[in-house]
Amino acid sequence: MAGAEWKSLEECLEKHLPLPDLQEVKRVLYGKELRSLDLPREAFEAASREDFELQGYAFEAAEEQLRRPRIVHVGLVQNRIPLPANAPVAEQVSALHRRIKAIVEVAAMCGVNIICFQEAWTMPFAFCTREKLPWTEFAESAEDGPTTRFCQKLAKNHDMVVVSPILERDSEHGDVLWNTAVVISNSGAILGKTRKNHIPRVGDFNESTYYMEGNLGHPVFQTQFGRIAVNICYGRHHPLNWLMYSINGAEIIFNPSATIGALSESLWPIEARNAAIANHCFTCAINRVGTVSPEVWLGRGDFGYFYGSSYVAAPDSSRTPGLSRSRDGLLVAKLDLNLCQQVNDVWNFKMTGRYEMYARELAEAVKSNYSPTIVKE
Ligand SMILES: NC(=O)NCCC(=O)O
Repeated sequence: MAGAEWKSLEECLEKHLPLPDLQEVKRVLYGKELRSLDLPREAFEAASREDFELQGYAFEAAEEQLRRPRIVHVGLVQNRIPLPANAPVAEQVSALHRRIKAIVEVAAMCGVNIICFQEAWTMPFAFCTREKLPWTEFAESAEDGPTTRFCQKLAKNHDMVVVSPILERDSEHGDVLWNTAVVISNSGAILGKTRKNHIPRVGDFNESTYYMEGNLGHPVFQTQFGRIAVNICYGRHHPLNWLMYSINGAEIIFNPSATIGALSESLWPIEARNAAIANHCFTCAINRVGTVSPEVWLGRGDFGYFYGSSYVAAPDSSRTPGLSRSRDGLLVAKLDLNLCQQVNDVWNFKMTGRYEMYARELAEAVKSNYSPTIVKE
């Protein structure tokens, strides 16, 4: 399984395919071609100084007579952990805060309105270990922990909505841990939080050792720039999880993740893209980069490689190329949210979906005495 040396699917296709083939392959794998965004030169200079990749794309919608375009710029951040995982906890968190601050400053230069970081962004990925200390020490209050306070400052300074996925410790309710995304308004106020609904039970992703299945349902946050939701990592394998955010009105669903090549790289380009198509919304898939630190994994063999490749997908099946598999990066996408309704009016999945029938059948199917409807000869 490729590690950092294999840079990206896009680079490989461009290197090896003759132009006419490349165009057809891209049409199928990426949908309608997107325009590159004209991002400021200073932003590229700063990204190069800070050693992270910067890419930008624009999704366009048709002009309408009665509605103005509803333009929003989203930013997706993927990164490695800057310090070894055996550095003191507070130093690791501070180093991550510094790294993210530098990336957010570039996002601000690019006019980003809503930014989302990767799953559990303030810590090394340690949920594979089952060991508690020091990993549970990275858990913080969603309401007034140091990371939420840090993000509130970023949000206010840059007039930017910040989606901050953290390991949450809920001290008011028995010190329970959750995998949570805090949503901070561009005013700096906390809009609310949402919790990871589905916990992996696959390979070494032993995450149920650490936190509980989310109990907050499928909240959607009305921001100044549009209605957003956060479907954290493993939730992307569950079509009904995406559906519920969409039913609650989400126009953009972020999917902050931590996943590795052998397990999911062939699923990655499909799942968030399919969710955007099926739900007439934009989806933003974010994955961290790098290996699980040796200090975390303690010689237990090859855990796998976090392959980055963050991307944005649109309801009309178009999508951006992925960020690199190996570098920190910021992906900026300009969305016209009018596209959601325009595609809805063409394909009508919300109209043709038989939700009442599914609800009735699902209500039966979850009963312990349910017997599946199988018609036999
Ligand atoms: N963090 C997490 O839920 N990872 C599980 C692996 C996957 O969903 O690809």
